[in-house]
Amino acid sequence: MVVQLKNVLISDEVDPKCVQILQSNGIEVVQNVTLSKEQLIAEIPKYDGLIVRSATRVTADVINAGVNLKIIGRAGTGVDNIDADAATRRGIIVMNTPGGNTLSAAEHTCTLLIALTRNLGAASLSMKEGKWDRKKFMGTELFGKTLAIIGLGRIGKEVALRMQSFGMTTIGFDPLVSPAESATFNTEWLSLEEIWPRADYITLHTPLIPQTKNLINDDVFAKCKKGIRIVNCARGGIIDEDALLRALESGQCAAAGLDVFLEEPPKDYTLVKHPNVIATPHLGASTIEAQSRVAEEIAQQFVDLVQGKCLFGAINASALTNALSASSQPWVQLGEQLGRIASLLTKDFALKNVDIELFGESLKNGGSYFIASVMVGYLSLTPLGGGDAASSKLNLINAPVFAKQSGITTKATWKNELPAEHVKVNFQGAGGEAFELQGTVAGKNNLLLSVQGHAFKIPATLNGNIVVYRAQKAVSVADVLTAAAKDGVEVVAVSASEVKNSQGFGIINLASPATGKLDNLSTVVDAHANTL
Ligand SMILES: NC(=O)c1ccc[n+]([C@@H]2O[C@H](COP(=O)([O-])OP(=O)(O)OC[C@H]3O[C@@H](n4cnc5c(N)ncnc54)[C@H](O)[C@@H]3O)[C@@H](O)[C@H]2O)c1
Ligand SMILES: O=C(O)[C@H](O)COP(=O)(O)O
Repeated sequence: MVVQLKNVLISDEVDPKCVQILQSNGIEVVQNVTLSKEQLIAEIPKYDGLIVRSATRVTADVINAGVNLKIIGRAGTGVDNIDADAATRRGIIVMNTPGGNTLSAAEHTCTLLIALTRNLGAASLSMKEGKWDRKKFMGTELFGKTLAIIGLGRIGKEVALRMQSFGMTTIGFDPLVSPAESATFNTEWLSLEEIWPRADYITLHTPLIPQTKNLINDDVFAKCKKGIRIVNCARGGIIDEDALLRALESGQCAAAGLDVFLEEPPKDYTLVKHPNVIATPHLGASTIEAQSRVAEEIAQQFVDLVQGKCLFGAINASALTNALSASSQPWVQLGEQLGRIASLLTKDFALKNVDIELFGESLKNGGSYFIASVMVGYLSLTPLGGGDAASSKLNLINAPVFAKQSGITTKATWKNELPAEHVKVNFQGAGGEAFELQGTVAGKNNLLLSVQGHAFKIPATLNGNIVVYRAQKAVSVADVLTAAAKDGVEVVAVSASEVKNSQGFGIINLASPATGKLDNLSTVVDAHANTL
């Protein structure tokens, strides 16, 4: 899948390096950070790409208005402001810059942990009011205390390493990080239930997802030591803000450091104004270094994608990962062509399963894109996908989603067997029907090797305009040419498979697309025209 980007809209404050890199690679850029949602919806149809930080809400209505959108880039980590499902259905790539602001966010978390243990915010405010109150702001040492880290990913790990230098014991939980991996950065992996009563401090470093929404709630505060201190530099909504306020008021929670909020900016400042809260307006990634890095990274990731060099940072386009290289392109096309042929010749059955076998070293990593390309071809000729597939531009990103939605299961297996470099695709119907195609690539040519086990003596070329047919008997080339001439189509080549059990298949290559009906050809064979 080649991604062409003529222009990009940047709708948030992003370091100027982003604009420079895009422009120097021939991509037009408009930066407008003042757009209301309605203005963004009105503007977005003009653009191929969109770059945001966390301020722009890229909702489904923005995405659906972006009729030319091919890619949405997040100059930062969290993508919860982008409706990635809506983008995937539209075949739009969503990418972020994982890691670009990790160190800044980790440092900001440590800053908040230190600040809240020594009442820095309140003490500083009091001095600005002309007071010298040394008694009121008695603090606690971090040394010897236990810090619980919820989410042991990039930022969680960096926070652990930094806070250990203060003599803190770090414990943590992450469903995707093993106890052994966690031990490599001296953090004891524990279940959440084990963590709550042991922690003196809690810091949150997960994404905001259904499993983490209100993860810290009244029940959790009740299980913690009295005087627990908590920092949230991840996402608003991971702490139930009402529960936090109750815990602060009862003294169950001694202090909270908050960089992120359920609503940004918050409408209600009660929590922020609590004397034991230190709050910053989502500044975790706001450093010169992090902003420079994420701006450069997102722009370079766009450029690398357009140049077909690599795909990095995409969160919804696994099929594209190995599909960009020049050597993969003909196989992507072949998959699409085989999908279309199957769609044309299996109109009588409801597709349930597609089983793909890939042979040869060059197809070792081809499974995900080959499945996707077969589904692009198949679905493009069907009304499947609840109308979505028909109304969206099908591509390698959204075709697997529509297939799944239509109840079609898919599987690809790589086999290190001879003959090498070919594919076998088995389409299975709900009624137990089976339809098998085999194909290969030779240079720039996509070739059909067999249909239903009926081999082509000379592989049929699938490039360009073709008619694919099924015949109940051997058909002479002369009959095909005569019928095609009567239908007004110019034939370039005819390839017929062997005929077995009164059935054979063929490909007729045409000089130009068959625009009219193929009535005469259809008296000779069961013919279906297609431009592949
Ligand atoms: N305040 C800021 O400005 C700022 C800056 C950067 C990142 N962030 C946010 O910080 C968070 C972490 O970022 P990161 O780069 O470390 O991400 P990451 O993907 O490297 O790590 C997140 C970790 O959370 C884990 N996780 C998922 N569900 C979990 C659950 N239910 N319980 C415990 N752990 C769970 C994941 O397995 C993963 O290891 C994200 O929400 C990101 O948006 C905020
Ligand atoms: O997820 C992130 O990258 C941070 O929350 C930073 O957000 P920002 O780019 O809006 O500062």
